[in-house]
Amino acid sequence: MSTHIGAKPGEIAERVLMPGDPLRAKWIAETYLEDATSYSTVRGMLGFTGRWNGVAVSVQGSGMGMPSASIYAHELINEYGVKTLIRVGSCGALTEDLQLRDVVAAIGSATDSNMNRMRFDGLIDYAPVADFGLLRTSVEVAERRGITMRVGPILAADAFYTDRPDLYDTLADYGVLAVEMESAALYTIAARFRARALTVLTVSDHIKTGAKTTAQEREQTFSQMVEIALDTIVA
Ligand SMILES: O=P(O)(O)O[C@H]1O[C@H](CO)[C@@H](O)[C@H]1O
Ligand SMILES: O=c1cc[nH]c(=O)[nH]1
Repeated sequence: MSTHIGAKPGEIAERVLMPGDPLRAKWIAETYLEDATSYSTVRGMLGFTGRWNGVAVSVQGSGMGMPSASIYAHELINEYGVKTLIRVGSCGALTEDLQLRDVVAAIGSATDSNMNRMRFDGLIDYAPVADFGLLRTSVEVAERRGITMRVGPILAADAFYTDRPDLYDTLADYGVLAVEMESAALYTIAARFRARALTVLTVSDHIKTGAKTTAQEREQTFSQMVEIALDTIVA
């Protein structure tokens, strides 16, 4: 057991899907994985291991925001030997040409989080980026499955409810596609500890139009993103 994950050694696969929502983790395990078993219920942050196309895959909830996701990424890599992590999350679209339920892969992650400013003593604006091999594979998988997936930069924000929506417009002017709350920390921690990471998202909200999906849809219906992530992580 690590501090926040109740798995015994060997119970977590080297390949892990990481949704923020622990109930999305349960849905993914029950819907997609063969012989899925639960390895952790600590803090209700559910984790499961099963097989996809015969390859061992785990699914671990990470909670919302970079402090929470950092804990799970750190313990998965450093205490359970996880090598590959793909976040499967929801996001708010910043650009007009994205629609609800579109799938986005994050090539890089801008952030307003202070975590990396502390890491680099405020002297470097570190650029958290996806693992190139995983990103390339995910693009190939999406094409093979006939799923349109946008690839581009996103924002990892500390706040879901922002007081500065004007900054979203500025970021969109610079090509930033969407906002979520974990990718910058995931990419940074994976780089630090020599693991590979990718973030694949489904548009659950549209920041410009106000369109949104329900909580049930966010938990149990973002299947294209999950299928891309599963095929990518076992490739
Ligand atoms: O749906 P998940 O994966 O939790 O991701 C997004 O949803 C949460 C906010 O509603 C944040 O965690 C954000 O990153
Ligand atoms: O961080 C997030 C996630 C989903 N939708 C948003 O608007 N923001």
